[in-house]
Amino acid sequence: MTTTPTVRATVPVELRSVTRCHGTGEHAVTALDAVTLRFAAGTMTAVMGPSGSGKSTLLHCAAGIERPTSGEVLIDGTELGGLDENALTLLRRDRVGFVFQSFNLVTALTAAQNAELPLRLAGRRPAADEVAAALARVGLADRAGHRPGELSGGQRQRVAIARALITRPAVLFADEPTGALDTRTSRTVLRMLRELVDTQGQTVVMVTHDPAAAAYADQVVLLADGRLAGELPGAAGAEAIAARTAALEVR
Ligand SMILES: Nc1ncnc2c1ncn2[C@@H]1O[C@H](COP(=O)(O)OP(=O)(O)OP(=O)(O)O)[C@@H](O)[C@H]1O
Repeated sequence: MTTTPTVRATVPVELRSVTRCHGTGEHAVTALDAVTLRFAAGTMTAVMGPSGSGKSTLLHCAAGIERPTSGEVLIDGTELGGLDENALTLLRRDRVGFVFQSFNLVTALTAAQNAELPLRLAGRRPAADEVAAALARVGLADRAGHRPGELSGGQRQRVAIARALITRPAVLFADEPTGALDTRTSRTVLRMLRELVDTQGQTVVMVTHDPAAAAYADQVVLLADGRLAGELPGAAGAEAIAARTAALEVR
C-alpha cells in the first residue's frame, strides 16, 4: 500500500484576534484591537501606520515579548498563551530573532562574540565555522574581530542581524531597523534583508516609518488606532505607500 505524505506548511507567525490593553478604567488604552494576521514563510512584511497606531505592540505580541490581553499568537504552530514564562523564554531564544533601531550590541565584544551570544546563552559552545557563516551571510566575514566602535552604523546593524539569525529562527522581527541609518546605508541593510528572504527563505517582519524601506517588502500591513487599516504590496512602490500612510495620518 502506498501512502501519500502529508505536507503541512507551518505558518511561522499567526495572530488570531489579538487585543492588547494597557491600564484600567478611564486611563485604559487599547494598543491593539482584535488583529488577525498571518506572516507566511519566506516573505517580508512591513508594518506601517501613524505614531501610536500599535506597530511596536503588534511586534512585541507577535514575538512573545508582551502577552496579549486576549486572542492567540502562534509561532511555528505553538500557541504562546499555553506556555509558562520559562517555556516562552526558551521559544523566544530558539525560534525568534529580534533587531532594534539602536543595534543593542555589547561594545566590549567583537562582531563574532556578539553574533554568537545567543548560542552561549543557550549553553552551547559555537563552532567557529558556524559564527563565520553567520557573519558571511550578512557580508561581514572580514570583520569578525572588530568591536562595534570600529564598525560603521550599517555594519553594526548587520552584526545585530547575524546575532538574531544565528539560532536559525522561524522569524526575524525588526523594529525600525534602518531608523538610525542614513539613506545609502539603509538601502544596503534592506537589500541584505531582502536577499535573506529570497535566497534562504527567511521570514521577516519589520516596523518602519519609511515608505522606501516598506517598498522592499512583499506586503505592507497598515495599522490605525490599533486596528488593521489595509494592506498593499511593496511592489506598489514608495510613492503609493507614502500616499496610503499619509491618508491614515489625517483620518
Ligand atoms: N506600557 C504602556 N502603557 C500605556 N500605554 C501604552 C504602553 N505601551 C504603549 N501604549 C500605548 O499604546 C498605543 C500603541 O503604542 P505603540 O508603541 O504600539 O505604537 P507605535 O505605532 O509603535 O508608535 P510609534 O510609531 O510612535 O513608535 C499608544 O497609544 C501608546 O501610548
